[in-house]
Amino acid sequence: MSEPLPGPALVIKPEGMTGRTGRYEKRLSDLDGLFADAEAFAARLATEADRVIYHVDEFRPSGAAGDLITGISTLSAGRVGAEFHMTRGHIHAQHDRTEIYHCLSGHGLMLMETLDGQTVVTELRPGVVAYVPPVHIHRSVNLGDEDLVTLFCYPADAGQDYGIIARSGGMRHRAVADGTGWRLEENSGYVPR
Ligand SMILES: O=P(O)(O)OC[C@H]1O[C@H](O)[C@H](O)[C@@H](O)[C@@H]1O
Ligand SMILES: [Fe+2]
Repeated sequence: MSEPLPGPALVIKPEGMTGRTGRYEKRLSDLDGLFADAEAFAARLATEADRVIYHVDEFRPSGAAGDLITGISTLSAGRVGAEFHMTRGHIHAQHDRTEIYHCLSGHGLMLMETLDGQTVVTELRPGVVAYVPPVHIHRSVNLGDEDLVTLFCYPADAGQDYGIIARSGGMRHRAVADGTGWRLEENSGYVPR
């Protein structure tokens, strides 16, 4: 009789994950140009350039078509001027590749956009699963005052294209504070594609 082989032991909790194959971090200094308020960004940069704004841990068994990348993204709370902390955002290099995000803790938004500029949002609270359909630009936004932690899963051959947002001067909408809440604001620098 053959012995069973041990499968990968991934444990993913709001505090972090075990069994990761990789990690990356984005510091405040990596996010230059993302936020509307350049003065507020410069003021924070002066004292917090090296602060990690978000980090991503992942389990990537391979990059093969049909394989899956699973991981956890942790986005800190805070604002640059009125605008909430967010990830750079991307579209998958293979445009038709999809993704799910399961909110483990915190409060935020999955801010999505179609190529013709239609904004789609899913508000994230613990337990919510956001679905990113094919050909949707997507970024996470932290609307709360604690870390926004999401478990994500997407095809291993998807890839990330960041140029799509850069060429349009950002996404069409920005998530900004509104009293104690939030609202979406038109991005004045947006260039329709
Ligand atoms: O790629 P960014 O916009 O920097 O966002 C960071 C990360 O967010 C998600 O968790 C995705 O699944 C990752 O693949 C992505 O790289
Ligand atoms: Fe993605």
